[in-house]
Amino acid sequence: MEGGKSITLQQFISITAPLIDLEKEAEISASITTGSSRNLDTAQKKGSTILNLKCVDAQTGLMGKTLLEFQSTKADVLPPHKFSSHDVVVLKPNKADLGSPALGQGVVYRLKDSSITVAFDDVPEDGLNSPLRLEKLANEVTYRRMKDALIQLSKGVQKGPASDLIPVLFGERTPTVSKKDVTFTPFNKNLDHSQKDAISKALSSKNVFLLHGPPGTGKTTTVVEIILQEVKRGSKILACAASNIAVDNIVERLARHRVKLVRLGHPARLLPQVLDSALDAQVLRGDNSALANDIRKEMKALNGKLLRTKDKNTRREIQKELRTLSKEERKRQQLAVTDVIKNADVVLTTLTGASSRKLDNTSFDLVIIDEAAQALEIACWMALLKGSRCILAGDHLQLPPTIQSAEAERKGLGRTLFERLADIYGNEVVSMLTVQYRMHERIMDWSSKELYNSKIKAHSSVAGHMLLDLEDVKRTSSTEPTLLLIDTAGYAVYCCHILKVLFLFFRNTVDHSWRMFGTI
Ligand SMILES: Nc1ncnc2c1ncn2[C@@H]1O[C@H](COP(=O)(O)OP(=O)(O)OP(=O)(O)O)[C@@H](O)[C@H]1O
Repeated sequence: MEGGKSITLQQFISITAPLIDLEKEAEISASITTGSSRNLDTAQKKGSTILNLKCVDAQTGLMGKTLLEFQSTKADVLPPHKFSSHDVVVLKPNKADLGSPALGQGVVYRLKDSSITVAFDDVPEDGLNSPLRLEKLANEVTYRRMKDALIQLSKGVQKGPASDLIPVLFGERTPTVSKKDVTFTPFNKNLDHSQKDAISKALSSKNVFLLHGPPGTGKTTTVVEIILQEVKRGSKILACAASNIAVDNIVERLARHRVKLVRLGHPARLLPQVLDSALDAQVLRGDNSALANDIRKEMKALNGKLLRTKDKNTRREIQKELRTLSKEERKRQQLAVTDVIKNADVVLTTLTGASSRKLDNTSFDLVIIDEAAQALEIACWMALLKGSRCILAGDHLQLPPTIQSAEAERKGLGRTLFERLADIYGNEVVSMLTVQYRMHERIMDWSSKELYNSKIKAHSSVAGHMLLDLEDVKRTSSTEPTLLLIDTAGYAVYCCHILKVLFLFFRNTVDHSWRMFGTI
């Protein structure tokens, strides 16, 4: 970031605020129905609106959400568009003006060539039998929350859970570690030496620790062990990552242990296998939620009575009772959420989710951020402001976060907190994992030499493993070599196209068994 590595808190705030605006503008102009796309056809060509839809299926699922499936009225496949799973969208009558009110707002749950399924909180009351359109909304909430985090950060030096952490993360106070040696009995009996060493250092750290995990070295495995050890010590932990998939990855691995955890986030954005840990699922199982349900039933009956009653005084009485019940129902619902969060030892959410109002009055002993080297620093602060200690896991030598605005990127929005802290404190707070469990050593050698001072070793289980060792793989000229280098000079556009197709395919599929692919 402009201002060098030892940036002050005040410099960070004044530099970051306008960069957030630049990034927000870039995202909006790249995808959304505003400004330049004043008519519907332009909006559809831009991919931010899908016109001429019909509702072909309605189902209840995902903890009471309504899943509506839409198909085109004009063709067997949807027109080209820029919608992806997890996008926030609004449903409108097909021909309604661009600024007209929506029938409903929801989250894209499933995308196929022929249909799009959206999860709505409430079923739109009417209009579903006429032609419809979907509009993609800009992700303005994230930017608003980033701005809020900046405001809080400027106040937070004096008070708040992170008041002692902030000076350390801006180089004004040196990090401290426990004077006693920390020993622990691992839950995972397979941990290697570098993982155990990193965990000891993480447990000893009093303010900040950076877990540097090159590809396949078990960064998430180590994060999970740290969480388990911290829970054993009695800590309340907020575990986050920039992406939903990275958060779910931790939830999946933690759920195998007896840990009281809750996953915050819209159910349409979570992997099916973690839905049981979702806040909404746990709230539905709670006593307060059952009471809120009873109150809703009572309100429904009263509303029916209100419709039938002509007498003014009786109507007034019913309306008064309805107001009291509605207040009580809201209170019960909030209590149900608070109960679940209070009882959890580990709360897991995306960085944006960490600044949700549901966590307003909750503070944590430890904030852990996975994939921290792929997250904007200001996004990390949304979580960090909630705790007095932090552990960041990532690899600043791999790709930085994606920035849409070239100007914001040039001015340093993409410089991560992980990298900044590694620069300020170096080995004082960093521990690198050095055994990798993913690839043949010849594939690993290049990156190990170029990026990691040849410190990475391949574990014996993978050092010599080849495609040919897999069941059903035949010996051919392309399966025999370990590493095949193809000169793509002059084929950049072609390669980008293949990557784009692969990316869209993997991003839109709900069969998440196919959710990872790699390129070098
Ligand atoms: N000590 C270990 N012994 C055996 N296998 C391990 C060990 N640590 C990690 N693994 C395995 O290595 C693989 C990579 O682990 P993990 O996903 O934790 O790594 P990562 O560094 O987070 O990966 P990525 O490169 O995707 O960031 C997993 O299959 C995991 O089970």
